Parts: sequence; C-alpha cells; structure tokens
Amino acid sequence: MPEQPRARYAYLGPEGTFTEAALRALVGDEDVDTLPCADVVTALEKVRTGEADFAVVPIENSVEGGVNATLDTLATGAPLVVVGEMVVPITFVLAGLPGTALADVRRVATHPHAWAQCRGWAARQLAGAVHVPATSTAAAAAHLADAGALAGYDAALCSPLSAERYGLEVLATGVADNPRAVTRFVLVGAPGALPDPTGADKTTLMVHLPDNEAGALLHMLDQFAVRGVNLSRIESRPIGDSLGRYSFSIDLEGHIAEERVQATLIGLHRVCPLVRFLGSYPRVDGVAHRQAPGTSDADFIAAREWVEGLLDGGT
Ligand SMILES: O=C(O)C(=O)C[C@]1(C(=O)O)C=C[C@@H](O)C=C1
Repeated sequence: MPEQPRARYAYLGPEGTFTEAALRALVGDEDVDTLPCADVVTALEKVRTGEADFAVVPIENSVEGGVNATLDTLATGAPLVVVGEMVVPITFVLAGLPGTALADVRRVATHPHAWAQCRGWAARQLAGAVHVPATSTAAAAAHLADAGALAGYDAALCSPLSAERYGLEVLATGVADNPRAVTRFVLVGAPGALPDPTGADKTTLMVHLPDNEAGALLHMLDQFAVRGVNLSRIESRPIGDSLGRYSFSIDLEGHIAEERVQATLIGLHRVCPLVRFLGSYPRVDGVAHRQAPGTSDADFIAAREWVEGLLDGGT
C-alpha cells in the first residue's frame, strides 16, 4: 500500500499559541505536518493556495467576542468551509526575562484579544503600563526571549506553556479578568465532501441583507424561527464599501443534511442578496439540538409528499 501523505495544518503561530493547543486537541495522535503562520489571514490563505490541507484559527472568545480577521477572511475571497471546532480554556501569565521585577514592567506585549482579557488586572497591578500589540501571545514571548532588552517591551502576556518554551520567567499568574474565559477555534478546509451529520452539529453562514428595506433583518431571522432552527452565534461585520452596510456571520444548530436546515437555506436564498455556506460540522460539546414540533426530517418529507400528491390530483 502506498503511504498516505501526512495532512498539512496551517495555524496562527509560532509554537506555543493557544491556536496550537487547539490544533493538538483536534488532531489527537494523528501524525501531521504543522505550518505556523504569522497571522490568521496567512493561515487561511495557505488552504486556498493548496499549501495546507487545513487551517486552525480562532473565531470567538467568551470575553472579547468575534475574531474579525477570521470572520472577514471566511466571508470573502475563494470559498473555504469549517469542518470542525475546538474550545480551549484560556489561562495567561505575565512573563519576562529572568530577573525582571514586576514593579519595573512598563510595556507589555501580547495579542490584542489577550490584552482585552487582562486589561483590568493590568490597570490594577501595572498602573500606567502600555500595551504593545503582537501577532500572537507566543510571538510576544518568543520575540522577548530572542531580542532581550532590545525587544521594545518588558514582559509578555502569554500561556504558561509559551513562558516555559521560550525560557521566560513567570512574573505573575492569575492575570486574566475572567478565570473561566474560553476561545473557540475552527478547523477550516477547502470545499468538498462535508463531515457526516452526527445529530449534534453546527452550520456556519454569512448573509447580506437587501439595502434600505424595512424589516429586512426580521425577514432574515424569520427564516430560522419558522423552521425551529436555533442560532448559537450571530454578529454583524461592516461590508466595507460604504457606511451602514453589514454582513451577518451566523452559526446555527443543525447540519445541511437536515431538511429544516435545507428549508432555511432555501428561504434565505430567496430573501437575502448573498448567502455564503461556510460548512456543517460536529459540535465540540456534542450537545444535540432540541427539535421543535413539526420540524423533524419526517415532518418535512410528509409535508412535501402531501403537496406532491395534490399536484397528482389528490386531496
Ligand atoms: O495568540 C494566541 O496565542 C492565539 O492563539 C490567538 C488568540 C486570539 O486570537 O484570540 C487566541 C486565544 C486567546 O484568546 C488570545 C489570543
């Protein structure tokens, strides 16, 4: 048997990011090639160019909300689909070069989402310290370890694993404002065969609304409501070409293989000028969606057969 080539996974690097932790949790024991990238857009682009089979990128944080770079890159450009998800608990430490005193920390580098999760602690414990944006928490740690006093900052907010991996000293623990924060990551691939339905799935969509139409948002939401389709996330992003135009990034509970989800997509296609299907995939928590009365596959099939019967002259 010819040996199967190893799957290539691009991710927001360098080594030690929370995204890498999500990737490891997603692939388990599988032997894969990993391609650390400096940002989310580059990681996703590697799937579009075929340099990677998959990308793992953050999509939402329980404290700071959506990751705009991910939402916007999935919403435009060559199609990509989400094929899996992973939720990672987020724990930060403040790390510095060995010998750094907490009282001397004036400039703190980290990813903007990480700073947003620790800014209350920083205001209390490092009064007057400024945030130096980094492309990731691990990049902040790696550059401090590499450049030392020339890094341009005194400490990094990163994972305990990154502090250890880059030989930094932990100056403070318990620095997150919300100790229960989690980030959700998605596994993204090229369009093709969809993951099989499991009964506990999500579908991700991006939709535009018609311009200047009273009730357009309500009509769009109605498509889900009347078919008993629950949403687990909805957020708006500016489309970018003029003020007041927004796209909606949506996760719904269910798989495109299900009748009620197909009926919802058909409805959205009728009332929205643009609907982009971004994948159906198993929920990481395995929680099956509740089924409203009259919305099972059997209910949809029976209703369709009844109408077909009417066309054949039945009653
Ligand atoms: O910088 C990292 O370690 C990342 O994986 C990125 C990221 C994010 O984009 O939100 C992931 C999780 C944390 O919430 C902070 C940063």
